[in-house]
Amino acid sequence: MPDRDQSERNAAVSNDSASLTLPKELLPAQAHRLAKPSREEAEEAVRTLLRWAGDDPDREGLVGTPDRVVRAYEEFFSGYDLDPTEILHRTFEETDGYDEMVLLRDIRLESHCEHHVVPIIGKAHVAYLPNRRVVGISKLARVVEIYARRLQIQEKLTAQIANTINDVLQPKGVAVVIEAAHQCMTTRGIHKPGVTMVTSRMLGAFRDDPATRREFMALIHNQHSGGLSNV
Ligand SMILES: Nc1nc2c(ncn2[C@@H]2O[C@H](COP(=O)(O)OP(=O)(O)OP(=O)(O)O)[C@@H](O)[C@H]2O)c(=O)[nH]1
Ligand SMILES: [Zn+2]
Repeated sequence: MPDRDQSERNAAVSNDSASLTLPKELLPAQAHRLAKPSREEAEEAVRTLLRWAGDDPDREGLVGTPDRVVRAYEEFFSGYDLDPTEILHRTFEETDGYDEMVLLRDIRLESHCEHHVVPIIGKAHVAYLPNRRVVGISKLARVVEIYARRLQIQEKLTAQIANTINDVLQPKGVAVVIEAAHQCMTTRGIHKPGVTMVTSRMLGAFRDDPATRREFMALIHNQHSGGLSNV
């Protein structure tokens, strides 16, 4: 972040997002940080929502709730402060020529829908075909987590995970499948529990070679550990 004092920052950022004038060199995440309201403002917004729900934010049981909700938001949306490309930079080359598919199956996914800010709960399956270098497998799950901890639609989440792995590792191919239940469809609105949304993004060999794609699909459905009934 450029070295700017608070008064300059205030001058550059007004509460009206239409009139934001942020320096061009800032990354989107940095621009978000500059425009971020104070913790007190965030807690006041929660109090307003509690009153909107019809309750009294000053009653005993709710006095601590704005603080708790703000802390929960910090956890749910911690992905804005993290750079998923950095996670993938540490790779290993001593693989004795391993060049088959690497698949991380059934990665628990917890995100929030950008339309209703309610949970999206499901699983991600992430595979890539190494090009000499491999990455620590936990890093694939970390990339999923960083993008999931932002407001999302499932299509964008799927594409962001695949594109990042592809751009940084430059493997022979990347495949990402996400299966998830959207609580905006299960607990409100159309109320359809049990409905799962499935999205996929295939790049490189997974897109061009039907056999590679079939192998991936067979692997993620083989011994598939049962359903999303617990979401
Ligand atoms: N494509 C896509 N749609 C989503 C996702 N998450 C939620 N939605 C949908 O986004 C849409 C928003 O529609 P709107 O009509 O603007 O909102 P709404 O009046 O609350 O709609 P209902 O949910 O039908 O009550 C809904 O159809 C949601 O089901 C997602 O990840 N991808
Ligand atoms: Zn929604």
